[in-house]
Amino acid sequence: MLFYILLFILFLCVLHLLLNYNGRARMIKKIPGPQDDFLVGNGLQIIRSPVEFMKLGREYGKKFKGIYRIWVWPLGAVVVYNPEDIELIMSSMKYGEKSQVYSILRPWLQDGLLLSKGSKWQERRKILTPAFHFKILHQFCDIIEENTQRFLERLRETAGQPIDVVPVLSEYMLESICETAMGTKLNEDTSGAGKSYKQAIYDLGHVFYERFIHIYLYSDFIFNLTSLGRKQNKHLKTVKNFTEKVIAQRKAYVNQYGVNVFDDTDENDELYAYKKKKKVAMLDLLLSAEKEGLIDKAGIQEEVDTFMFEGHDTTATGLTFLFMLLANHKDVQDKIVTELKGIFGESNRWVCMEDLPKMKYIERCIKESLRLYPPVHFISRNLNDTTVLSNHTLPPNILCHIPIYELHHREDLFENPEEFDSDRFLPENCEKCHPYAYIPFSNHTLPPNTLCHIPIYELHHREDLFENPEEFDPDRFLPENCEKRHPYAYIPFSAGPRNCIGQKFALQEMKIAVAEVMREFELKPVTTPSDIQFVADLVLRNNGPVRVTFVKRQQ
Ligand code: HEM
Repeated sequence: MLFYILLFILFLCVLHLLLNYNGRARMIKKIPGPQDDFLVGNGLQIIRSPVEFMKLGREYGKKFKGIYRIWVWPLGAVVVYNPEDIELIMSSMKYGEKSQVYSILRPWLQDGLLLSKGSKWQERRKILTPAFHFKILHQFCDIIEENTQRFLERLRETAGQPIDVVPVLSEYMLESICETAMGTKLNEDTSGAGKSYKQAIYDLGHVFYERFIHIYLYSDFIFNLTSLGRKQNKHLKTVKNFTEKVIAQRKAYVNQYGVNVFDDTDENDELYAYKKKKKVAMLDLLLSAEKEGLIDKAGIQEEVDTFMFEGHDTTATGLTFLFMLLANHKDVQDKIVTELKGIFGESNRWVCMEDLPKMKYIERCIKESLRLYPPVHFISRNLNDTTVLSNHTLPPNILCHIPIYELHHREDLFENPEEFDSDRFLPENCEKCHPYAYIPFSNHTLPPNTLCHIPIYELHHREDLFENPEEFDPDRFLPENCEKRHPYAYIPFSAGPRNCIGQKFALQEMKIAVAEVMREFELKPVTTPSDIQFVADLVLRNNGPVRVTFVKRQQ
């Protein structure tokens, strides 16, 4: 018996060595990271509730300096929040491919713009880019305003009482994306399909999270056998039914009234598709591409699913945290009101496109809020080649040696540098130390197919990049303050060729929302930043309501 026990222990030890000390693991483990457990590496450490998972991310983000690794056989992941490394990864299409964790979204978003790669992504991005051209956004202004007026109506009904802004903003933004991008008026829909759609997306978020942390569920075969797989299918049905209906409605409209996107064609004009009198929705572009044979029915569905999700949950989250911050900063509200008085005087006309560039302070508030609470708080790429990540940006073709030994022995950085003194690394002593004075792990070489996670939240909260990072200070985004910042230190919309296609549209919606709300209401705090407890999801969410009181201003 003892023999078999010993044999089994030996077997486990050999397995441990094979799983956790193979060439690939050894390469990745040169990067600092959490302590590994026997056999499972860091696998058990990440299995925790969605709230605890977010706390762990914060803990690691503070503990490690700009880069750490997670090892769970066979997946090696590196978590990167050094602007220089992010620039290397994001600035070209070399690392444009999304990582394996996005495959969890594939049953829903299929090969839409967010997930696709290579020539398919390029073709689709080309078809869809004109949908966000300035002239189209100009046309969208009135639609966004009409929706904003309906949103204000809802606020008037509850004025003076604390309300949870999460569901109302979600509804407002869903109506907005449906009408602008899809040409469908959701508020006229009485079937409740919009409500079921939002609930299904929320429920899907939970399913995706469970799958994300349980690596054995990455296999479709195993996942489909579980109750979680069945739940996913149920929610997906609701979501797909809704988007199918949106497509069918717009198709019927186009067939009846005709939206000729190829009227008055000028082949050299990238906007030729829009030279016509009727407003054109993004969906019309897809429908006309279908006629040209550039996309099929399934292709349209995957893009509509992608844009419906990306186009409403992100902006709704952005506005949720922004209104919470404004409610807690009366001084900032006063400055916004002064800016709005300068633009509108005593007039209560609607916001128009020409007003938006004048809203400079509001823009700084939005940017600062997206720094503190980036709606897309985490993105991930596949490093498809051996990659060296370093903490330093270098001009091309210059050899740059970093003598770490010399650095660690500098008298001005380490008192009596030749002395062995482990107390140097007491937290209180480390605090005074420059974050790059001690870099024993710089220049990490990573094997191909390493997952590369970019925790945007952690990046935006780095003390060395943003002074007093937890403070809400819109003036960080004054041009003179931005100049000093690394271009990849602030990336709420990602960066490089695979950045957010809808960012201008998102800013337009958010500016109109803030301007109209602040002209009519004063915001009083209920939920404060210290009440916020994040919960792991596709977008940044609080674990509970986010309450604000909207009080009518005296005219
Ligand atoms: C505050 C609002 C928004 C934020 C913070 C945001 C953020 C982002 C980020 C970080 C990415 C990169 C995702 C990744 O690499 O995995 C992204 C991609 C994308 N976003 Fe947004 N987004 C916002 C609003 C919108 C809107 C309004 C739309 C559509 C109308 C949109 C459509 C997309 C699409 C289609 C992609 C994929 C682009 C590609 O890979 O080519 N987003 N967004």
